[in-house]
Amino acid sequence: YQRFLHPLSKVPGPFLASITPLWLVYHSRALHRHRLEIDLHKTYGPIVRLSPNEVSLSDPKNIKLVYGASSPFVKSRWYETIASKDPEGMNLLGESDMKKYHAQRRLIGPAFTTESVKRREFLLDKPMGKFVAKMKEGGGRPVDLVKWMNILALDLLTEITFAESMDYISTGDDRDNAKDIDIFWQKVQWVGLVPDMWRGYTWAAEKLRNIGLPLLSEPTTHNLNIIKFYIAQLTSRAKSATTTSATHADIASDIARFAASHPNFKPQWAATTIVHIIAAGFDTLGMTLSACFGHIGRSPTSQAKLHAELDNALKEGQLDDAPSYEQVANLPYLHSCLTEAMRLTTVIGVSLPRVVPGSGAVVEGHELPAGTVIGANPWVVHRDKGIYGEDAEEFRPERYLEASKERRYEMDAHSLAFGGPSRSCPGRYLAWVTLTKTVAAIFLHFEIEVLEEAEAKSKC
Ligand code: HEM
Repeated sequence: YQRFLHPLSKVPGPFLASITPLWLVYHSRALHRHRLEIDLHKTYGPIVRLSPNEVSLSDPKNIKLVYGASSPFVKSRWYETIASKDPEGMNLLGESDMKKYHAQRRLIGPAFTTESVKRREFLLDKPMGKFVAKMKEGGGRPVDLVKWMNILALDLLTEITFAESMDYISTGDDRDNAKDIDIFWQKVQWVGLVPDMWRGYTWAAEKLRNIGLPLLSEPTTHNLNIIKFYIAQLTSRAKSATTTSATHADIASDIARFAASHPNFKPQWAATTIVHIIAAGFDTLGMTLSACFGHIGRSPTSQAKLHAELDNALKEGQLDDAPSYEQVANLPYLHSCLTEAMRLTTVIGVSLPRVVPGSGAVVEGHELPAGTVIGANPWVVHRDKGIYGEDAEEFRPERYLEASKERRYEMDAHSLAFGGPSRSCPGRYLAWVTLTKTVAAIFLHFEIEVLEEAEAKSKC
């Protein structure tokens, strides 16, 4: 039935994909969906059947339909594993009820606006300064960039949240946070493809736990070492009313103020919002920083142009040693480098799955019934030659500077680097300010040479 009679039977794709979701589970576990989906679209065209009930799209023109600001395509059951089990709970990433989602997002949104990030931006300078000093201590010896970018991301995010951090930079040891969050996201990536099997699994896990046999593990961020620090901070804040100008500016204080002033802000939402910052922000920021340094480090021409732009601004007295966001906000080459790195190495390496709504949809000439899971993989869309040019596979920041206004608009409008408009990343501005300041500060002090490349793994 799945192969010959199913409504998706005419959608092209590999044979195994049409008969079992386990085919996609296998590839998701192998963490290479970003490469797999690029190859599938090269072989089968703009629409590919990824699983009996799931299709992937490659043409950027479909972005608006599936991810547009008022698109009725909601998140699929793939997100169920990370959705809150408490009906009164909050988990923006996993929430599929859009009414609940908008209400919750409105409540925490003010903590992440442009103005509020600018107000607390100074908190990033301490970890940044420590990081530069630590790298200088190394005297130019090779470092593991991926490891250090995760450490830097953790200290930066924790500092801006609590005006304090675990100071992993000093020890150079992240206490397994990066390893543990990788395990968490890897599991989420495949478990969400088989939601009914997952329900059976969690049922069995609970029964086994109840008789003292915790044999099955569930994806959770609770084991992260950094979460213990977060919980300790939240607990001590709840007990003490003392604030300093730094703690007054941090994210935790803002959230506490919203909680106190909005009667519909449930007490448990404060902790969840804060935990979101690490769960959704830490490895995304770490990986994006690694991608920026990796791409620029491998391109001597780009690195020379970036150094020239920064040196020039320094000579003109427009930059401090630890630049503020305002000082680097208008450096065009720096911005193009970041945008280009995020285009080619997007943190999300899987199709962002949504559900075809009530009336069904006709896409790429195929009638897709309501309930079909549909999505586009940023790694595929971001390599579209019609939008990004014939050299779309190459790292070439100049493409944004050379583009006409209309072409530049097209490039930006089709970017999924921070998700689609209907569910875009609420931490986007915080992430962008942090990335811009960090990349500028590091290139002001160092030249980077890539000695050995780490292979990208598909993440979700
Ligand atoms: C460079 C860093 C970051 C990148 C590249 C990034 C990227 C993304 C992307 C692509 C999505 C959409 C996921 C989807 O549709 O399933 C997303 C959603 C989200 N991000 Fe970020 N993110 C970053 C940093 C952060 C930070 C610092 C926070 C913390 C506040 C954060 C919080 C979230 C949340 C809560 C969502 C869910 C929103 C929703 O489902 O509507 N992210 N992010």
